[in-house]
Amino acid sequence: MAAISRAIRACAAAGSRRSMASSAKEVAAAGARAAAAVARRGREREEDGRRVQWVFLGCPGVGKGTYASRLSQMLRVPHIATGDLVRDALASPGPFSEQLAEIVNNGKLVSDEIIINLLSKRLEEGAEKGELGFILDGFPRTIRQAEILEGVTDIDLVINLKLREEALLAKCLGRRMCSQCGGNFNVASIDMEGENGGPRMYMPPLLPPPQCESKLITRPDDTEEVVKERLRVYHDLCEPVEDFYRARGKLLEFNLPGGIPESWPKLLQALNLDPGNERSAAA
Ligand SMILES: Nc1ncnc2c1ncn2[C@@H]1O[C@H](COP(=O)(O)OP(=O)(O)O)[C@@H](O)[C@H]1O
Repeated sequence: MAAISRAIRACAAAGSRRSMASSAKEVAAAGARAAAAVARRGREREEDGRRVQWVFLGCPGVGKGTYASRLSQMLRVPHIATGDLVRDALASPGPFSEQLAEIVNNGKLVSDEIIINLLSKRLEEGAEKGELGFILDGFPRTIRQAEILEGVTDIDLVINLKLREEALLAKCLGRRMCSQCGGNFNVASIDMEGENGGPRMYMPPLLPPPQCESKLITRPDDTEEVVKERLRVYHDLCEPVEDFYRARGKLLEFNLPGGIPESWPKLLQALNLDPGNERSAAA
């Protein structure tokens, strides 16, 4: 991991660029192939001591953090969310955090250089603690970030979570965090007619326990105006990253069918993961 973080910094400095091919066809088949290959490689890696190196993509509010964090516990790898690294940097007062706040609170992306520095530092700290593998959440978000990552390490699988846009906005606006325990909750109750005759989508709220109720805070970038800007930025800058990995046969598209109880077992199935592993991880 230390080698990866050093290489990420070096590549970023060199400003590496490579061309990108995209193919919109056979998405489902490619996703299934990617998942099968991952299951096979996963078994080989466990034997040689290397754990998964996965990436989560998806619009703001889709639930990347929720599913990435559950999978990281199950697969015994760190869940590294670049949004969390940015929020940690924002929490230390000074000119750097003021500059970051201006960008983040307007729904823009921070520069590739800044994010790569934050990520490299996090990977170095992990290497010192002996961490193996990772699930990245919120990185890469630009083609340049994807190229830099590709230049320094192998990504096994990229999971692209998808949800209808109305649900994304409602989920971002309903997001709450407990300022004391750091727990994440969502007060939105989503119940939408199915699209094109499809099934109804129901996502119940994830309410806080009574001791957290009076300590809930909302992210300053979760206002309607800023969420709409973040969605626009996602479509412009981050969607090409989906094409980047699709062209490499690494993208697994997953349409969330509803809330966590409904979606989690289906995600495990799509990933060829045995729910029994979750129980043994929890134990
Ligand atoms: N890989 C990245 N590149 C640039 N900016 C990033 C990256 N990851 C996080 N950020 C910044 O941190 C903010 C919060 O990120 P995150 O918590 O992942 O938000 P979201 O809920 O929009 O997925 C982003 O809006 C962006 O300003």
